[in-house]
Amino acid sequence: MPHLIKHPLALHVITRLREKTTKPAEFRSLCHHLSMLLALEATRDLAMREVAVNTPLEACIGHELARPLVVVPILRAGLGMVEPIVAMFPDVSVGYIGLERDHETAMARNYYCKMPPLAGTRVMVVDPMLATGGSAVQAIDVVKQKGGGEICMLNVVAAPEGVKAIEDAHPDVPIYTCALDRALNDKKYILPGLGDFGDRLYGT
Ligand SMILES: O=P(O)(O)OC[C@H]1O[C@H](OP(=O)(O)OP(=O)(O)O)[C@H](O)[C@@H]1O
Ligand SMILES: O=c1cc[nH]c(=O)[nH]1
Ligand SMILES: [Mg+2]
Repeated sequence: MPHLIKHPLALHVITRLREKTTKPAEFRSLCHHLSMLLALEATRDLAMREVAVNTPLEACIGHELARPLVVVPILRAGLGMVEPIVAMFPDVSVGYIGLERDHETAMARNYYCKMPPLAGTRVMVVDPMLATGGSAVQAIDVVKQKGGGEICMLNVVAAPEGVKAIEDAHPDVPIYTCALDRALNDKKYILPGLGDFGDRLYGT
């Protein structure tokens, strides 16, 4: 089962995001807030190590992140989730994977890939929409082929079909989402969903 973000702010923000009259400027800001909530939840269990720190008053033991973090947006809509994560984790590396669904078949075509070194890292694959799961499964395949081991998936909205596709293909990958929606329509759009995320984010 996916980790569902139940924070009241997430419910409030996603309601504005669904509203069809919400314009790209507000849409981007709402996406920013939800991405922060998702990233906070998905990094709760990050490995830490102890470090010595000197306060103005005395020495004590502090903690720092023990392993490098990587965020991999699935282009293009996933780009909207990168900036808030970079703001929270300034040392994060960014890998890019370009996937675009065919409008007739809903099958995702891979058109771009550039990854930083992935061995020994925690990888957050981010894409606001998890519909059939075809894009997410393909992206996680690529991350694993390139050496990523500890992977999690962050979505703003997930459909049951997409959740099942990831759980079947990559049972080791936890899914974090702000909403578990009802179903897909015959064009493989999420219901109730929020329409085409990339188009609403970028005004296309
Ligand atoms: O789970 P799936 O059925 O694969 O659908 C989800 C994918 O569809 C959307 O991208 P799209 O292909 O529309 O590309 P875009 O982000 O460039 O608009 C979305 O951002 C996901 O990547
Ligand atoms: O509902 C959907 C499904 C795929 N991609 C989107 O942007 N929205
Ligand atoms: Mg799109």
